[in-house]
Amino acid sequence: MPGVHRANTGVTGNEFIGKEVEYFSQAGFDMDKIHIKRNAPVASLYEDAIINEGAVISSNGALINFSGKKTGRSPKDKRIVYEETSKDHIWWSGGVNIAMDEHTFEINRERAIDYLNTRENVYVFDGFAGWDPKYRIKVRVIASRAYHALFMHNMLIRPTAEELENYGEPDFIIYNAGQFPANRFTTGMTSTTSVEVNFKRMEMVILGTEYAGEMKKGVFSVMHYLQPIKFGQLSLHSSCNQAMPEADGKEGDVTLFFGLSGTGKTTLSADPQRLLIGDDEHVWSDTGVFNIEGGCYAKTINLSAEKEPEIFNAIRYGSILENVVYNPADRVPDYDDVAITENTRCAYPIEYIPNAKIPCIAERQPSNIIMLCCDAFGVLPPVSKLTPEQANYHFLAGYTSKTPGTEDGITEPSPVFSTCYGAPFLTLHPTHYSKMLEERMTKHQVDCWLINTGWTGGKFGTGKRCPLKYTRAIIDAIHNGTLAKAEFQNFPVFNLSIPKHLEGVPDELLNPAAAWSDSEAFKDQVGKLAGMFGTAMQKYSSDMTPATKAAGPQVPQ
Ligand SMILES: Nc1ncnc2c1ncn2[C@@H]1O[C@H](COP(=O)(O)OP(=O)(O)O)[C@@H](O)[C@H]1O
Ligand SMILES: C=C(OP(=O)(O)O)C(=O)O
Ligand SMILES: [Mn+2]
Repeated sequence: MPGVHRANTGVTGNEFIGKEVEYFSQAGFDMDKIHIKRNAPVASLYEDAIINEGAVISSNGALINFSGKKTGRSPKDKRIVYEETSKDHIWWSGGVNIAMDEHTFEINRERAIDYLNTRENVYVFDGFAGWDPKYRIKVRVIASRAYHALFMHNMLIRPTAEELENYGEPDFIIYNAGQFPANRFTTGMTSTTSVEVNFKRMEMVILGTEYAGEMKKGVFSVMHYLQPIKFGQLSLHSSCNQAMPEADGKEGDVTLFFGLSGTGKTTLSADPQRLLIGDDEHVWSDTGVFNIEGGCYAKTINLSAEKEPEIFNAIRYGSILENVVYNPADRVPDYDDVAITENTRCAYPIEYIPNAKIPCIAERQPSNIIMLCCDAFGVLPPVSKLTPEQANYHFLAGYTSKTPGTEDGITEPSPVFSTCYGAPFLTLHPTHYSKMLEERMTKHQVDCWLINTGWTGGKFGTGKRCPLKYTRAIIDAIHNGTLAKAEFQNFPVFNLSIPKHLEGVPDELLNPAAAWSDSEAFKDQVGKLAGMFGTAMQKYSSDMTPATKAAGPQVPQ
């Protein structure tokens, strides 16, 4: 019955949506049967997730949820509808955007709505993507799980009461019926999972995966389309932080950190000395940098209060812990336990980080770009200074490793060339982004650094990543200017400039040639990696200027 007081949650159903009732009826929702809870309070989402979905409250107050079988993204099941408005824009040849026909999308969309109509409660969250009012879009999430609504409550920008009252029609809608599978006999389906975006309808449909990260990365794919095409702005898979305001009140210097999942965007942007703009998705606009999201999505594997205090302390009431094992006796999360997945996560509103700058906008052009990579071979130096041409080359190359668990089927760190450090989310050809990046970097004379947060050679390379404290010391040295003043030497083959000494970082760590005890094995591995770059970059051969090409590693003869 509609509008009936529900004793278990203390909230009524459809009254939440007010004047939107008609909208939902027209969209195919059975308003006599379902309760729509729009932008429901966090407490009520907690209650529903606990009662209906097996969630529990952890000792720190965060809600622990489980995403079921899928605990990472499913890139092989992510498709984009081939239709006249977007077909000439989408990057179809890169193996990232799989085409789907409009009819199949309609079938899956109907399937999602039919499933949602079988539910007692349907959760709607209306929010925004993009902090700059000039470039933001309204995103509506319609989901069968309270967990998914709370996740997007944390990850999107939360509207004020007034903005919600005057919300109107959304620009983009996500139908998340991830609890229900796709039909494998529907033409074009290759599994029971389907994640699909339709740019003509400005809609996304999710079937057969309850991994919440699909939604936030879906919104990112949409921004990666709209920002360059519609607004002429540059969307980037990056985190961003900013120095405290200067004495005269001028905005502090801005740093962008590019990097694929697991390379350290979230960890390294949470810096007690600096203001956090955001941890994952930004737009470099004509006036500065703004965050796309209203929250952060941190990896919690091996999380400790000592090493990552800001993130550790953001895990509290309102945050969502995803697939994290806990001790039933005291409900204390065990961040070292990877029994469910290595891709354990926490989603929290950005204001849970003490130094977050709200609104999440830096009104100053970036001074530094840090390209984070995670080299599984242990040959790339922990830091090198890139020339503008090298910056261009490495942005297109996007060399790093995939982190276990982030994508379905990845079980160990695997080397990858992930264009623009985020190939899975690119909707346009990479050169759209790389050209804009080059223009902006030249115009604003941005310094660029390549940082390897991955494996390091020799005595540091005993199966361990570059210790976090050294990476932090390197980043501090970028921010306080000491690194720029250091004495540099050449790292051959890759032709990189690397510092000889840096306060707080052992010299042998700075130079992998010194770190490796077996110099022949080292040279061999450097050569192999250079060869991999050459092979991977062949497909961009006609997109690179001779100077950019020459900036890549030169394979030893
Ligand atoms: N040197 C390092 N720099 C950054 N992160 C590191 C380093 N060594 C280990 N880590 C771990 O790697 C993970 C980085 O993940 P995260 O910051 O969430 O990456 P991203 O935001 O780019 O996906 C964290 O679990 C962090 O503790
Ligand atoms: C959430 C993801 O990435 P990141 O770790 O960069 O936030 C992802 O790749 O699914
Ligand atoms: Mn992250």
